[in-house]
Amino acid sequence: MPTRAETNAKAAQLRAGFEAQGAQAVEPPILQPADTLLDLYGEDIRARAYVTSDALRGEQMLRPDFTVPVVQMHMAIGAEPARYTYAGEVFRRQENDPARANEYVQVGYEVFERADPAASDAEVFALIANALEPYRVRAVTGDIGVLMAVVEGLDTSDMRKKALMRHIWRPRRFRALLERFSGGVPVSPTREALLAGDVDAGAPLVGARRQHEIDHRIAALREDAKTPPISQKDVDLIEALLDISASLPDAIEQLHDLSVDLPVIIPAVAGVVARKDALKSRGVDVDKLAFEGSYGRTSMEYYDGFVFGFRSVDRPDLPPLATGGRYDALTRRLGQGREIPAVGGVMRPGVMLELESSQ
Ligand SMILES: N[C@@H](Cc1c[nH]c[nH+]1)C(=O)O
Repeated sequence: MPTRAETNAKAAQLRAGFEAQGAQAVEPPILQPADTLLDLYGEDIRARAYVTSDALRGEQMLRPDFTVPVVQMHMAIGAEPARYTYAGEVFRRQENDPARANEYVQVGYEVFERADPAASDAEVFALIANALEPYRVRAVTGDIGVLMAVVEGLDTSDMRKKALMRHIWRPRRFRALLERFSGGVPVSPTREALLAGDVDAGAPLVGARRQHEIDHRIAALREDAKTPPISQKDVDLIEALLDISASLPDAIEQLHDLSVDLPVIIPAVAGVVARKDALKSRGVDVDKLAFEGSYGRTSMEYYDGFVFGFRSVDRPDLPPLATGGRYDALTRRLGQGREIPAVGGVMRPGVMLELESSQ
């Protein structure tokens, strides 16, 4: 294991590399306001953040990442376009594996730029790929935007779309919901009775929900029961999209095939094509670059476009050396009326050093 001093030295060197590319170094505070920011990360990080309270400032958390505070800072004061870099610790509770670090150093690069999103995606990816040149890595890419476009374009109720959208980040739950909404799962006798109005009005209230919340939920379930099922054809198309795992050019071909039946994905697929061209002009070997339809669905919930990660080929047991993605909607949520396309990524100098010592 590298020492803290070694990791910090490596981090400083990587950050200097990003500064040399024109990024401005920023140092967001370690303590961040939890009550306003924590929701932006989604369920997984929310459960893993170290939260504490402060009599003057309210709920505070040890920063679980830099992207959210950097976006917040940029939306408040930043000139456009902007590039930022940072190095420092992030903190996340580990629930299952005590061997995994609950604090580690990240070095990141974030681009806020309207002009050409595909070029910005490629810039972030290529800079990180260059910094990882000394290691044997395998990169995987994906695009959450394609999946979101499918869900948004589904021929079903808003309630179902919202539920699916919320569960994009929980692949198993997503599949189960899809199956239910397409009528693939028989309605249980208790649910049947509930929908038929067969509710014991005298039953005592147990649990945290109040009567009006229960009534509201039952009304929503009844409304939902009247919604026609999502067609099996749409379900199959979504599954085909999620199952894509190929080189980027082959994946694009499959996406084009799918867009014949799923025209809602045409703009998002055009974005994947533009990104491939931009990556190519940055010198990335796109023919060997992997693309997975489901990639990025277990990470930060603010991603809504390009997603990527780099892992060691020889040490798949180690955490990824780098991860990142596009988060346009996050700038809107923190922008108080303003928004700007944005993309970034982080590297983990600690993991890089660990690899160096085992190479
Ligand atoms: N903040 C992300 C990485 C990232 C930076 N920019 C975009 N994504 C993380 O900690 O996983």
